[in-house]
Amino acid sequence: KKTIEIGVFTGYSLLLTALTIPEDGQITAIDVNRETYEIGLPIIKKAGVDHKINFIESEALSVLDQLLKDSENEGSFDYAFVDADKDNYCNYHERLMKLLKVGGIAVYDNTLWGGTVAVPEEQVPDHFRGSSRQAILDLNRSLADDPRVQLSHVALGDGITICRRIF
Ligand SMILES: C[S@@+](CC[C@H](N)C(=O)[O-])C[C@H]1O[C@@H](n2cnc3c(N)ncnc32)[C@H](O)[C@@H]1O
Repeated sequence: KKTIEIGVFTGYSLLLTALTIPEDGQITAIDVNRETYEIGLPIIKKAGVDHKINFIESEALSVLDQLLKDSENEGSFDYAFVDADKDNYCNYHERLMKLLKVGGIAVYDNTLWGGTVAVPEEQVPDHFRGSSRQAILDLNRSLADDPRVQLSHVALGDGITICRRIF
């Protein structure tokens, strides 16, 4: 019912969440670029779910830190979908572990990184190398070691990791 979307672009996943949550559900949707959100907004309005969305044009990390300044937000979110700058995924996860309620779900997109997370370093094509791949490798390792979550890795699209906060 109370959700966060980090990385909106034109709102494809945002629309899916908005259609799925209850009529009085709320999504805090964050992206550094409002223009792309506005491209998809007519479709979101046509679907009759725009009233569920609070779009914030900003770097996501500062919004999460701002939310955490209000203790009422701690442990209050049911769901988060993360699909933005990979370099910050571990930072987002630390904030989300405080914002999500126990039993809440965080979903991280692109955790297979084109399959290259399971390929020896020397066989990774040049265009998959770089800080984003390293950030996904770091995230996958730290999630596997994180006692606060139960994990399911789904080999769908570019890989999604579903984490349930268990304490
Ligand atoms: C892959 S797209 C998101 C796609 C979207 N989830 C969908 O279903 O179409 C990534 C988005 O993350 C946004 N982004 C990148 N870095 C960000 C940051 N630091 N804070 C917030 N948004 C960011 C980009 O502007 C871009 O729109």
